[in-house]
This record gives sequence, C-alpha cells and structure tokens, in this order.
Amino acid sequence: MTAPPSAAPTGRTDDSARQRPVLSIRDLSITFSGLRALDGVSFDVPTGGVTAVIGPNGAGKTTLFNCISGIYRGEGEIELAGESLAGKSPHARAALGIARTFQTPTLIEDDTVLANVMLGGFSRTRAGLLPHMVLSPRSRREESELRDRSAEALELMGLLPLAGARAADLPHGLRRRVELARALVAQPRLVLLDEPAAGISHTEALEFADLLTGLAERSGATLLLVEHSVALVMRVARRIAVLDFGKLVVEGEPSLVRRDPRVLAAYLGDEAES
Ligand SMILES: Nc1ncnc2c1ncn2[C@@H]1O[C@H](COP(=O)(O)OP(=O)(O)OP(=O)(O)O)[C@@H](O)[C@H]1O
Repeated sequence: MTAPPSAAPTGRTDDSARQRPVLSIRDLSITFSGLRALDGVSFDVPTGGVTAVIGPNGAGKTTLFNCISGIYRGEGEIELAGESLAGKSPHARAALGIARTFQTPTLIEDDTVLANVMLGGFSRTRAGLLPHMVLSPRSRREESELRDRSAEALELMGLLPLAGARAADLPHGLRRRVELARALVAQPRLVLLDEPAAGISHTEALEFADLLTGLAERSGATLLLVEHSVALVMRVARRIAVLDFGKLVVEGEPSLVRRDPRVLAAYLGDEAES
C-alpha cells in the first residue's frame, strides 16, 4: 500500500525522519470530576512498527487514545511528527494522518466490504463525500483512485476475496480486519488500534498479530495498539508503554517491560512468565 502522502514511503525514509518519533507525548494529564485519568504521562512512539500501550482496566488507555485523536482536550503537549496538535479538532488530526479503530467495529451492515473500506478515504479526497453523489469528472477520478487504494488495503488485510461480501455476513474477527482496512485507506501516518483482539479467539489473535507485523512493514503507517492480550502484545510490539492509575509505570522494549517488577506488580503477574 502507498505510504502516507506527507511521509516518504517505507524503505526510502531519510534518516532524520526515521529517527524522529511519529508521536511525542509530554506531561499529558486529564481529570474527570476529580479523577486523574491521566497524570503527567510522557513517552515517544518511534516511527514505524508497532508500539503497544497496556495496563489494567481503568488505567487510562482509551483516555490516552481520546486525547491523541482530539476527542478529549488534556493538559500537556502532543506532537505528530514534530507538529503540535494543540487546538486541533479530531477532523484536523485525521487530515494530518491519525486514524483510529474502536473497540466495537462500526460497519454499514448492508454495504459490501469494499464500500465500507472506501468510506475511510473520503476524509482525504479533496472534495469529501458529498460531491461523489453528483459524480463530477473530478469526483469520478478520485473515486476510482479511492477504489484502487481500498483494494490495496483489503489485500494487505487478506480480505480481497471478500470485497463483494456483505459486511453483515462476516464473522467478528473479519469485521475487525475490515475496520482496520478502512483506517488504512486514508494513508495515515499513525493508526490507533483500540483492543483489536477483543472478542476473537486466541488462535485468531496470534494470526492477527502476524498480520499487524506485516502491515506495519508494508503500509508505511506506525501502529499504536491498546491491547489486553499480553501474548499478542509481546509478539508484535517493538516498544511497550505500561499505564496504571493514569501514570506511566514504565516504557521500553518488551524484554525489559516483562521483567520490570513494577509491571509484574501492577499488571502482568504470572502472564509475563508464560
Ligand atoms: N468521559 C469520562 N467521564 C468520566 N470519567 C471518565 C471518562 N472517560 C474515562 N473516565 C475514567 O477515566 C479512567 C480511565 O478510563 P479508560 O477508559 O481510559 O481506562 P482503560 O485503561 O481504557 O480501561 P479498559 O481497559 O477497561 O478499557 C476510568 O476511571 C474511567 O471511568
């Protein structure tokens, strides 16, 4: 799949772009009715590959995603590839290259898989969704390009043979893949994946892990993953940030994180040894 428009394609990224984190979070805090859901969180997400955020229920993981995507306004700084996101709406952040999937996939049930995936690209066409209904020459050209990009995204997710299937007829595991293909079609720099393995079997989760690894290599997007499945996270992530009670407990390579006594105490327990 083509790399994000404002980033160099994978394999041709210059060294400075490769070394710059795709996302920098500095001293991020947010309070709900006296509850400190995030408390001075700082870490970088390196460009490329998969970074994971883990932590117990209520640790602040989804809140972190909501702050990155602009749904919540926290205190502190978030930068995307060196550009401050302060004051930017969710739509503006999407246009800058932040895509997101949710815990529960929301697909248009009566539409085909391909049509669902194409919807992810309309925010990046110059004209948006409305003119596609009147089919001007420009909108026809954009729609044809979007169709090609959507087919590429489906191919990356192993879904191309199902392009014409009705979304409603897909099992849950495949619906999650469609949602991810829809996020990729906007050619994002960064994809926020909220519990992509929720509700799928252990075997499907491990297959999904391999898919994510391949995707991070081939799509040009960096994947930031919130996930409860420690097996999946340990398999795919190059860095892991651990949250507990809104604070960053530790951030680093999986081999270090899984041995960290604070992480064992806060979250992983015996799972880390398996
Ligand atoms: N809009 C909100 N209003 C009030 N409290 C909120 C809001 N959003 C999150 N919280 C609270 O912030 C804390 C962190 O919630 P969050 O959903 O980010 O945790 P999480 O780590 O994603 O948990 P889970 O793994 O269960 O999804 C929780 O105590 C939650 O109740």
